This record gives sequence, structure tokens and C-alpha cells, in this order.
Amino acid sequence: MGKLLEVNGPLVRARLPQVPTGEQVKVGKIGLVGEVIGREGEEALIQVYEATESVRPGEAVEPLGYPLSVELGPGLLGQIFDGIQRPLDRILEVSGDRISRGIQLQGLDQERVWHFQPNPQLTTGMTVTGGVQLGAVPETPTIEHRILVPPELSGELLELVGEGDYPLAEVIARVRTRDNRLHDLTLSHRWPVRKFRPYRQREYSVAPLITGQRILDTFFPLLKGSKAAVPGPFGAGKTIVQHQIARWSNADIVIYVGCGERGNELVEVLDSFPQLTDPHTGRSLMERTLLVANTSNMPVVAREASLYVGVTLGEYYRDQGYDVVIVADSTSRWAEALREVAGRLGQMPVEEGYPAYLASRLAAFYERAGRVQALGGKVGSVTLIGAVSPPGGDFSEPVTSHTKEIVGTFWALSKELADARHYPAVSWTESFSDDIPVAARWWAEHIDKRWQAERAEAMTLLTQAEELSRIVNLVGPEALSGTQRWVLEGAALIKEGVLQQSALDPVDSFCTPEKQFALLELMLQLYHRGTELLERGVPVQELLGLPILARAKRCKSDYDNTKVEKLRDFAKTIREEFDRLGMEYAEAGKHSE
Ligand SMILES: Nc1ncnc2c1ncn2[C@@H]1O[C@H](COP(=O)(O)OP(=O)(O)OP(=O)(O)O)[C@@H](O)[C@H]1O
Repeated sequence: MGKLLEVNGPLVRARLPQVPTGEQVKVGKIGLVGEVIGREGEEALIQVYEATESVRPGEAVEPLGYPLSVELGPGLLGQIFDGIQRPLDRILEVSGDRISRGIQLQGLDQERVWHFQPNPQLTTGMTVTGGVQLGAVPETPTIEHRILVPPELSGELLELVGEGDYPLAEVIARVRTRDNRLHDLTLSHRWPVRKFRPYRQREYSVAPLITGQRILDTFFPLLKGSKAAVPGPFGAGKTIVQHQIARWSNADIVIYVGCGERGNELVEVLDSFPQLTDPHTGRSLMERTLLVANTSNMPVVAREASLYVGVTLGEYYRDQGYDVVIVADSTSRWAEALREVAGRLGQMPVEEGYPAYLASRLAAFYERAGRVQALGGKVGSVTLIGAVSPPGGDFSEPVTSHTKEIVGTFWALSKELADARHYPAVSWTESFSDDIPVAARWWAEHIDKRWQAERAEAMTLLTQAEELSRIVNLVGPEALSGTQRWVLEGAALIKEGVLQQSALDPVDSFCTPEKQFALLELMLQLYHRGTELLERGVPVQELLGLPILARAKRCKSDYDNTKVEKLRDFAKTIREEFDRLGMEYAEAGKHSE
């Protein structure tokens, strides 16, 4: 037992000899959750994850003997945890609407029994190592939860229970390590949140995460196992983009970490997620989702822990061979927690009050993304998507600019696009993706070989249009040639017919890769046909007046994902209409000769 010496907001100092940095402690009479973050001689510096009012010097501090860690096992999915893995529904049960402090609750339901099926390939006497699958339980109707030997354990398997129903704490296997120590294994184990879970080797990412959002999948793809950031000024649609990813992406497991965004937004997430259906299975989305949400009564520093809790839970499912997507909202609030702690520790502020280690902490966090071969041999991935909320929408501020250096995909939200009600307001000039070459191989193999070329052509059109719009703003549209005006229309077809996509439109909210490509191809085809006619002397006004242009822009909502063939038929109509127009002009030309 240690003794509290000083309380400084969420940081407290205690006399606590021999307790290592990183260890979890209980602080004060009410037993607040804390973590030792530094030591000076006999004294430990402790970060407390609950409000420390009413805690006084002289009270006890109890070391728990293990680092700040999470409990990993079946029953995680469908849960909503607070930033230190306490289930919110049970917190509310225990304390009512006003969450009291110092509640000790385990992350997982200890009473519930799970139907365990042992791995038939294992026999007693065999040597098992970390990651080997002991068996499995059906966690949800769609996710089989694989029970693995904890990463750092290896030894002789002395016993493995038969098929049956077991609660979490019951011993299901016994292992004797080389030093003759016996280890009882249960359906769950603990893992420290700040330590990445080991794997056998990193693998190249090969497939894009399909989010069903065209601006993301077709224009700025993100591979499964990669890292992305979504920076966005206030109100530019960050939340909707993240919801769309959580809802539609083709990951096996989705983890949403709400660290410190405004309370009402979190309530929105907590209310809306449980009502959503998983489009891939038709079942509740919560069956493959897990939420980690800092409650508003937790101090800012707790945000720091919640991100690590989320990523550790993600790595655990990765080790079972699943593709996991983690959406962190927002890393700016997390960085604010770092700043607050650094300030209280009296560390030298470097950029805008952030400590010098901001960039390295951010990098270390994103480093936990990846596609790996797990210790047990299965391949799984963690894809990290961090929202960033730059104050005033200024992307040069430290968190956004460091994050930009770290991530491979950057989905920059633009206030101007949002103001113009162009949604998703992802800017095509400021966003980037390093994953295009690999994604192109996937698109070529699964959808169409021309994907990369068509994507590049659409981007060129958008860039040309951007420059032409500047001219129009300066000297008016009359200054443009017919071809230039047609370029503007080509870009408008891409913007309105492909990029704009309403999350609220039931037909268009999710777009399959097939339909994404069909739409892109349709718009480019229209543009090419028009260009041909312009070259044959058809005036641009004739083309701009064609009703088929407006129809093409509506195709995204007129044809659902099952009607891609019909969409291609519509493309044929366009060809015919343009051919007819071309013929008419040829005829008219002949007559006038
Ligand atoms: N893809 C979309 N489809 C349709 N509407 C959208 C889309 N994205 C954003 N919107 C509109 O923009 C509004 C603001 O979006 P959202 O709440 O996601 O903004 P935000 O950037 O998260 O805000 P904040 O910065 O306050 O967190 C939504 O209520 C919705 O009307």
C-alpha cells in the first residue's frame, strides 16, 4: 500500500516504492483507476482516469500488480465500454444516470457461459506456443471467437477440456512451461494496452477496404491494414464519414473509439449504432461492433488511455485472423490529453503547447495498424482511421501536420464543399492516397483493368476544371473555348454523378465497386463522346443542353447496386444518342454544302 502525497487534478503523487511505471493502481478511499506514469525515488507519479475531487493527501494507493490492461475474451462484441474497459450499461445499472466514481467492474461478463469447441488438432503432451488456437466459441452468430494461447506463453499442453459450456473464469487448459511452472488458461486473458501484441511477421496489404463511398474507394483508396486520417473543420461531415465507414466497410470487426468528442455526438453514436443493421449479414451491426467511449465525467487524460484500449482490442481480433477497422474520433482530443499531462508535468511545450513527443506518440499509435501473420499463423489486419479536428480548420496545426506525415491515406474534408452541400465533402485537391498502385491491382483483378487509367483521367479532368474555374472567376465564362467549357461539364459529371453521394439516400448510401466503376466509366464516356462531337463541329451549347447529362448525374440514385447491367445499358443509350447527334450534324453539313 502506498500513500497519497499530492493531488494535482488528474495527476497525483504518492509514496509507492518499487511499483514500476505502467502499473495500474487504485487511488484513494473510493479506489479511482490510475496508472503510474513516472517515478522519482520512492515516489510515483500517477495519472488518474476519473475525477480526483474529494481525494485527499494521506489516502491510500493500492498497486494492482499488473499494467493498465484489458480483459480479452468472448463477450467483447456488441459492448459499449468506457475509456478503461468498463461496460457502460453496467456502470449505469450500478450508479444510475449520474455515474459515480471508483466503480470496479470487469470488462467482460463473468457469469455468462460460452459453448467451447476444442481444437481437434491438439492433444495433451504437445508443445503449444503463443497464438495457437485452443478452440473456439460462437461469440455472435457471425463471428467465431478463437481462443488462443496468450502471446508470451509456451509449454507442454497438460490438459484441454472437451466440448461444453464454460464461464470465462473456468480453466479450459493447462500448460507447463519449460521452467516447470503450471499455467491455467481460461477463455480470457489480460493484455497491457500500451504494448503492441506480437505477431509472426508483417504481410503486405493486398486488398482495399471497401467502404462503399466512391470518393474514398475509387479516388483515395485505403488498404486493409493501412492507416488513414480524416481531418475536418467543424461541421464538414466528419462524423457522417466515420459512421459510413463503420456501417458499410467490409471489415469483419469495427471498433469505434469516441474519445472526447462532444457529449451529444457520443450520445448520437450510442443511440444510432445499436439500431443499425449490418448490410453484409442483415443482422444487428453491433454483432460485429465494439464501442469505446469516454464518458463526460472522465477527465481529459482518460482519452489518452481509451485510444490504446481500442487498438489493443483490435489487435486481439486481428490475431484471430480477422480484418478489423478502428475509427478513432478524434485524435486531436487525444493529443489535447497529452498536452494537458505534459503541462502538469512541467514539460517544455514545443508547438502550440504540445510536448516534443507529440509526433512520436502519434507515429507509435498509427504503427499499430498493419496486416500481419499472427503468432498462430492466421492472417489478419488492423486498419486505423483517425479523425482529426484542427482548430479553425487549419491543417497546418501540429496534430494535422504530423498526422499527414504518418498516414498513407488522407481524406481531407473541406468547409467550402460542405458549404456548397457537396457531400461527402472530401476534397480531391487536398486528399491523397499512397495505396493506389496496390489498390489498382485489386481493381484490375476483381472489377476492371481500366480502373487506374480511368481514375487518373477523372482526376485530371477535375484538376483542369479547377484551373478553368479560376479563369471564369476572373474574366467570366465567355473567355473559355467550347472545349474548355466541355471540360467544365466533364468535371461536373464526375462531381455530381460520381463524387457526390448522400449518406441519407437509401439507394446510394452504399455503392458496390462494380457500380462505382460503372458510374465512373459512364461519365467519362459521356465526356469522350462529347469531345468527339465538338471536334466534328457540334457547338458546345448543343451538348450542354442535352437532357441526357442530367439523367446521367441521377444514375447513382436511379440504379441500385443490383442493377449495374441496366446502368451499362443506359450507357449504350448515350452512345446512340450521341451518334444520332453526330449524324444530324453530318447531314446538316452536307445539305449546307
Ligand atoms: N455524406 C453525406 N450525405 C449527406 N449529408 C451529409 C453527408 N455528410 C455530411 N452531411 C450533412 O452535414 C451535416 C454535418 O455532418 P457531421 O455531423 O458529420 O459534421 P461533423 O464534421 O462531424 O461536425 P463536427 O465537426 O461538429 O463534428 C450532417 O448533419 C448532414 O446534414
